[in-house]
Amino acid sequence: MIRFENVDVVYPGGFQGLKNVSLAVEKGEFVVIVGLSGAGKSTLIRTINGLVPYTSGTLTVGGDVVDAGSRRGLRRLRSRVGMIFQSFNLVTRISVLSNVLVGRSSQTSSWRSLLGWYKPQDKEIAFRSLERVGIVEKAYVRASTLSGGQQQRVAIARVLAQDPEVILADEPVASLDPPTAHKVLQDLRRINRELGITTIVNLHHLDMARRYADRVIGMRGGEVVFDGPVEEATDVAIEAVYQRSLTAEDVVVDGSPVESAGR
Ligand SMILES: Nc1ncnc2c1ncn2[C@@H]1O[C@H](COP(=O)(O)OP(=O)(O)OP(=O)(O)O)[C@@H](O)[C@H]1O
Repeated sequence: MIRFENVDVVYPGGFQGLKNVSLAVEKGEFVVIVGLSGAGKSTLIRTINGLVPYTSGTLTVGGDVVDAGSRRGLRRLRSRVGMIFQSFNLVTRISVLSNVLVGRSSQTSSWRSLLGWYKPQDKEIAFRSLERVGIVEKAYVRASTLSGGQQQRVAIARVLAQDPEVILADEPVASLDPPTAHKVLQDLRRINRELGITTIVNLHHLDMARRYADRVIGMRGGEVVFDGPVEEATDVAIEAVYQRSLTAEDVVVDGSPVESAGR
């Protein structure tokens, strides 16, 4: 589904954000990227939907070469690749439903999107997406009135409404308290399993990474320095990624019991 071949990212100031990254993510995988701050996790995720242009190598999504210079190519790519951010990125002064309908805009003519005239089937898809994340009863509520966890669920519903092949989530739970963070990750994991959507998530906390990932990618200094099944992401392996001993802060988020991820 996603293939990096010797991909480099050099930022305009000359800083090298990715160094010779080669990896493949297969359809339906749930991959978590870990690494210290500045390791290149966001850069890696953002090259996949063309938010950060890569400067050499080849990157393909579903067989198509990612070309951040092609507006048409980017539009097509972004209709297939949904993105979830730490800060939710909702339009908070409009309703939850209107936010989710934004996910339909790539399939809707621009005048309809502009006027908010969505087809009944688009509304149906939006409601179904809200049902999947368990907040359909909030459809007509202003997004600003929701809690952080609920807002992130709306952001997930918006991505689902676009019917993506890939979901990228850049620190999706960093602004949430630990129990809410687990609920949002459980949603992402369940959706991955139910719909087979390839999912790549950046996470800070190791226990969350280990609880939800099928596969862990470890980054340091713009390079992939660990790539393996979650069972191999032991403390020793992650200490090698971080190049220091693990601290309680790296591992433990909270002591409260959480529902099993069902793996
Ligand atoms: N637009 C930019 N221009 C120049 N350098 C950048 C730019 N964006 C990121 N960088 C640099 O690239 C490196 C990797 O950043 P990135 O955001 O990918 O790291 P990260 O692992 O996601 O970190 P964090 O967990 O703190 O978000 C950092 O040193 C950062 O300062």
